[in-house]
Amino acid sequence: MAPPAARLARVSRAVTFSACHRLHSKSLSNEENLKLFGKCNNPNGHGHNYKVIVTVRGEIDPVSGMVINLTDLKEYMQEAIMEPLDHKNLDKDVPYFAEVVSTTENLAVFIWENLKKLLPVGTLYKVKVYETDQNIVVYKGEEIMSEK
Ligand SMILES: Nc1nc2c(c(=O)[nH]1)N=C([C@H](O)[C@H](O)COP(=O)(O)OP(=O)(O)OP(=O)(O)O)CN2
Ligand SMILES: [Zn+2]
Repeated sequence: MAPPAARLARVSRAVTFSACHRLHSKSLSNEENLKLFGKCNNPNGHGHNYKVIVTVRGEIDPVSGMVINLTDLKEYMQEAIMEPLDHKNLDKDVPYFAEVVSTTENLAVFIWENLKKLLPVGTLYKVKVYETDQNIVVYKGEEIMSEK
């Protein structure tokens, strides 16, 4: 008899955190920053209640019945998202954003890179960040190769 087919599934978990930031690029003048980012360039910043949904993809283990133990995923997300970001000024408290503009796109990349170090290789599938209910970024680890 043929062995049962391996089944792939995607498992997601959400967290929310609060942080403030200012959109400001060191590559631009103050005038250019104001023109590009508008109110989001306010020198004293502004805050968001971010929501992050992390999705892991893998085989449903026939013994455990799980792709990943959600209790483990909770701990990884605590370490990769909550500890560095919750109740922080992203630009001043998180060294990564000293040189990188704290857009939601870059926040999704930061979270991806942090999680990738903790999860089993190849299982991280998607990081979805809600800056607001209306402003949403998805990052799936994709890179565009430079021609240099
Ligand atoms: N591509 C991106 N554009 C913008 C980002 C971003 O992360 N990536 N971020 C911002 C600001 O951080 C800002 O907080 C969002 O401003 P806005 O769209 O005006 O959202 P508001 O909730 O303040 O306004 P609503 O009109 O209620 O949506 C800007 N751009
Ligand atoms: Zn913002």
